[in-house]
Amino acid sequence: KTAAIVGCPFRCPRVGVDQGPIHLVEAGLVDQLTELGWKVNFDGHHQFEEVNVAADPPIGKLKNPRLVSKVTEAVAKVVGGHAKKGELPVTLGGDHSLAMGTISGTLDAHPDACVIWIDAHADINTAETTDSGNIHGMPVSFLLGLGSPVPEFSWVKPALKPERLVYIGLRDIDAGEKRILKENNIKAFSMHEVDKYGIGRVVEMALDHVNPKRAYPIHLSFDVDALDPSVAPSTGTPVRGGLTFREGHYICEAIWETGLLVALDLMEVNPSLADAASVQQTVTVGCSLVRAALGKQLVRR
Ligand SMILES: CN[C@](CCCC[B-](O)(O)O)(CCN1CCCCC1)C(=O)O
Ligand SMILES: [Mn+2]
Ligand SMILES: [Mn+2]
Ligand SMILES: [Mn+2]
Repeated sequence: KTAAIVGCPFRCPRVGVDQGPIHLVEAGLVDQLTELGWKVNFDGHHQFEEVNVAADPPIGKLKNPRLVSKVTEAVAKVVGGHAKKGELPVTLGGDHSLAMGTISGTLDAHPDACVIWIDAHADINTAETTDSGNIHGMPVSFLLGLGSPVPEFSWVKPALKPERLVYIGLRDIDAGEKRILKENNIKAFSMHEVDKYGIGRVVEMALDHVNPKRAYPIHLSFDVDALDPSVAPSTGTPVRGGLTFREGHYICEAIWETGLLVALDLMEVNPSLADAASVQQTVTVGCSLVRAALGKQLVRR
């Protein structure tokens, strides 16, 4: 089995190179996965500086729309390419807007895939509902084809169905997003449910919802801000009251245990925001989550 590491050092807002993916690889992720028995392809980090867009003024409230569109479209092609070769793309971010690309790529190769989105946020704002204009708060709406079309993102096919999406870890949702979740009957397990039922039951209910017969491939999109800031401090939009280290790992282990994982995103590791120790902690936790999703903890499957 081959894992393809797709490094995407891309940050938004304050667009620039986000060193998170570079730190994750430098922390030894390639060797760590090799030790797990994976053949690892890593063709270097995708340089986004060369994705130059002359001028990129906001479109409505959307910030850096042309750059984000070009970068995410490139990521869709890369992830889809790896998936079609039967490899497991492990995308390291970098901004969660990148999931527009990774999930488009996955759905191109696995049209029946379901998406398990681990995040403090729903990332489902449309161009109309966003208050920040930061596209990392919007990827899911594009993937579902919600809201009025934005021409710059016409490449994004609405290939994701609401019943194939489930959230775990939500605790900071905008008013517009609450409406969208309700109107589209999207299943979401917030931190309230995690407390109420425990992570084991929540993962089981989440899988029963999107993958009742365990027949669909799974794309796991893990935003490290789903974890409590005490566990993963170096991230762009931290929110208190998050998942513990073990709850985060349990999710990854349980999804690996299904044998259905076809793609993983490890997003929003942003080392420019904290002191060295906090950065190191966040990077270490990120690498550990990737190992857990790729089979480390389990004695056998
Ligand atoms: C909740 N929505 C936010 C955050 C999106 C986080 C993206 B992620 O990838 O890290 O999950 C916040 C919107 N505003 C809420 C009110 C205060 C200012 C931010 C947005 O910018 O849309
Ligand atoms: Mn971000
Ligand atoms: Mn996110
Ligand atoms: Mn988030």
